[in-house]
Amino acid sequence: MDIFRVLARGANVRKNDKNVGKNVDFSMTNTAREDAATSDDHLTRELDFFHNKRIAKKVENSKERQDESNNSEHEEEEESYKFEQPRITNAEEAAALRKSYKGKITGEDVPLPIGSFEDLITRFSFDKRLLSNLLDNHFVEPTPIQCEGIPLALLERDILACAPTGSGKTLAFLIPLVQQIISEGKDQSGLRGLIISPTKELANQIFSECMKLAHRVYLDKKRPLQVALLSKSLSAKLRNKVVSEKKYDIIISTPLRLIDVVKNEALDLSQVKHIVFDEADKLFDKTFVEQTDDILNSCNNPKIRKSMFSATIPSNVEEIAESIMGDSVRVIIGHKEAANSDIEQNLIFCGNEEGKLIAIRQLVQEGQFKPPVIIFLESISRAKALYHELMYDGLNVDVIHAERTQIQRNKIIESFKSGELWCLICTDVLARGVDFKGVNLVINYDVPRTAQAYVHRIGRTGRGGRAGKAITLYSKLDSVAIKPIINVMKQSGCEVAEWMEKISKISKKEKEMIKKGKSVKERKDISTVPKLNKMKRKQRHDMIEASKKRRFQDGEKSQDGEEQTKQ
Ligand SMILES: Nc1ncnc2c1ncn2[C@@H]1O[C@H](COP(=O)(O)OP(=O)(O)OP(=O)(O)O)[C@@H](O)[C@H]1O
Repeated sequence: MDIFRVLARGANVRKNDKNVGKNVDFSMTNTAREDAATSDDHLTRELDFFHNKRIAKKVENSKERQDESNNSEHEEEEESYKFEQPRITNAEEAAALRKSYKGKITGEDVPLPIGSFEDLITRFSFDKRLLSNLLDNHFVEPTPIQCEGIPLALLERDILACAPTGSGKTLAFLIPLVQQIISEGKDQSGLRGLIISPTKELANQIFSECMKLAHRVYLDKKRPLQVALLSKSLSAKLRNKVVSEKKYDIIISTPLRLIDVVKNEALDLSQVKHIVFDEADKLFDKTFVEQTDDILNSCNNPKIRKSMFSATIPSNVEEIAESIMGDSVRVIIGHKEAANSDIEQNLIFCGNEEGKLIAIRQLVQEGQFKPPVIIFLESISRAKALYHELMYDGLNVDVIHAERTQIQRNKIIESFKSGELWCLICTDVLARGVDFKGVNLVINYDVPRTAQAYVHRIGRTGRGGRAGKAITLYSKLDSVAIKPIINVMKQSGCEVAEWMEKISKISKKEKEMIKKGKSVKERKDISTVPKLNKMKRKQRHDMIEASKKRRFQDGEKSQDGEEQTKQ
């Protein structure tokens, strides 16, 4: 039971780190980055998207440059950068680069990719302040999707891009967007860049990334680049005309919130020149398609450039993309149906529901439950039930689902990022896009309903070139739903035992039911504890809570008493 005690302690491995409490990057602090350089030695060039060894060196160089030019004027700072020659200058070099990262690029008149961020200076008169922001944030070399996506967007092309989870798609659309706003900035004002994301958490994260790039970027001598997250309070301010809609150059929003302000005529989208759909397949599925369509209709600038990004692009989304984009380029990095190759994928057959809880406890006891861990479940009630089970076990866990308030959700995410919280239980609300860099293990307590959901869920680990592990628990009930997962595993190059492959094929009817979100059979409740024991546990829990409340109230009363006597 030792590991239980360790996990339950909730100690923070990084308590002494001055960064704790901020948005700490588990994997990419300087020391960790150097460690990564050594531990990632086994990665081939093809898989080492983030070029860890060279990153450490380049960041050092950037630091030296910064120290030298400390307190110098902006122009002088720009001067101090000395760049290598661009590395991609012809079709042969481009073909070799694309082969190295398995990039398939289709479309008319496809431009050369960039081989380094320095390429941008020579080929696109890239803003040097923006480049220096990239380097200062340790973004030293472009990832494959950035090599392809950035030049395409800068050349005003529509893009449909599919690249693995955690491979840097966010910067692939943010870098050119910020650059384009800078280039247009002197002559234009008002909202020109719009980024749509399916969840608030992801919108928040994109906003933070964008702010890193926008730091000290000026569109002219007096006007800084203005980026906004369309929060509840900003929507209210726009509606009440407390702030002018003309103030912002780039806005990041979820579909519903945006539609709300647009319908209230508090925001005009007619000047938007660049629209990005992050997690495009989600935004064009049945949950969001109507709202996404409304947004597109409101963006009536005929010269609008559209981009769609996701780690999964099913064929119906390709059709939609074709119908709404002109002269688009399709960028696929790696295998379209596969998961990120840095993730070790495993399946554990648990027999029945009780078996799943036993499997989790076994993982803990065997030392395989290495935090930070994320556990995904299919519904709010099941996520709550597992949370209570693991909390009673004394694990350092918390839970996020749609019924938790935004403040609670943000707080939990922060404590998970800072290392205070070790195990996060959640529904699919966190399955897409959210960048927890150091997650060691993702557990699918319930089998995801589609191959796409699986790819995104397990993609919360193995990010930024780091290794990760995913375990999917399944019972007899899941023998049908597990088939698409096995296919993804095979496409990703994972070994799948022969007996697993023999699992029955899915009938059309069952496929439809899974798609519609209906379980083929009802699941049993989550618990290994007999009902009577559970009742006793609950009584004990309620008694402790009541006594805590009494003590708190008594404390308040005596404090009141003290106050009164003081007065
Ligand atoms: N060029 C780069 N060099 C180093 N790190 C990078 C680079 N580009 C992105 N990153 C980092 O890699 C991590 C993953 O990037 P990002 O969140 O954009 O992935 P993604 O492809 O959008 O994943 P998902 O499909 O899950 O949304 C982030 O922490 C990001 O800061």
